[in-house]
Amino acid sequence: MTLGITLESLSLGYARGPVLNGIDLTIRPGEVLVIVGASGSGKSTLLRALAGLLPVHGGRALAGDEEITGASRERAMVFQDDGLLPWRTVRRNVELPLRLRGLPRGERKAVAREWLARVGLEGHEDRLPRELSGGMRQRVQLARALAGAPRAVLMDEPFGALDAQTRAGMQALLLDVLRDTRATVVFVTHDVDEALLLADRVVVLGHGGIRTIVDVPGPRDSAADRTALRAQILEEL
Ligand SMILES: Nc1ncnc2c1ncn2[C@@H]1O[C@H](COP(=O)(O)OP(=O)(O)OP(=O)(O)O)[C@@H](O)[C@H]1O
Repeated sequence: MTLGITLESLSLGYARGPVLNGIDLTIRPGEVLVIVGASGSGKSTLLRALAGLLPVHGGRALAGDEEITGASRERAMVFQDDGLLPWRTVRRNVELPLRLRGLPRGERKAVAREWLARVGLEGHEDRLPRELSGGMRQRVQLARALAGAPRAVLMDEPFGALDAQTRAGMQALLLDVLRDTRATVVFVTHDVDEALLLADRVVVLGHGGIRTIVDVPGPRDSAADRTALRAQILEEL
C-alpha cells in the first residue's frame, strides 16, 4: 500500500531562521517526486521534515491522514553517504528494518539476502561497509531501505557522490526495483537530467518556497525528448 504525503502551509527552518515558508504540496501515492533547487534552497531540510527528523516551524506535514511527528519505518530514508552502520556487516545493516518489523531471525536473514542479490551484492553479505566502493554502499542503502517494505522512500542525493558511470547504473537499478515496489518516492538531486529520468513530477525550490512544479509527460521513457522541459527547469533554478 502506497502513501500520499500532504504539506499544508508547511514552514521549516532552524534556530537561525526560516528556510521554507508556507509550502502547500500534495505528493500522490506511488509517484516519484523529484526536488531540485539551488544549493541552500532547502531540499534536504524538506526531506528531513518528511522523514520526521526535523520539527516544523508552522503548518503541518501528513503521511496519509497522520501528522508526521517523528521517524517511522513506513518512511525509509536513503542518504548520500554514511547512512550505514560501519560496525555492522552489509547483511546486518539490511536486516535492521526487518528487525523493526519484528521478523524472526531466520526470516530476516533470508529477506536481507534476497534484497542484496536484487541489488547485485551476492557474495558481499559478510563484508563491512568500509570494504565496499561508494556505489556498492549505495546499493546496500537501497536494499536496506526497500527491505523494510516502506510505503515511502525519501532519498537525499543518493547518487551525488558517485562517478557518472556508477551513477547511471544506480539510476537504472532504482527504476528497476521501483517498478515492483509501488512505494512513493521523494528524491532530492542537483542534477536536472537525473530528475527528468526518474520523476513523474519535478518540484523546483527557491526563494523560501516552491518556484514551480513540472509534470513529466511519459515519465521514465528514456527515449523521450526532454530538451524543452530541461530548459524550463534550468531557467527556474
Ligand atoms: N542543521 C542546520 N542548522 C542550521 N542551519 C541549517 C542546518 N542545515 C541546513 N541549514 C541551513 O538551511 C538552509 C537550507 O539548507 P539545506 O541543506 O536544506 O539546502 P539544500 O537545498 O539541501 O542544499 P544543498 O543542495 O547544498 O545540499 C541553508 O541556508 C543551510 O545553511
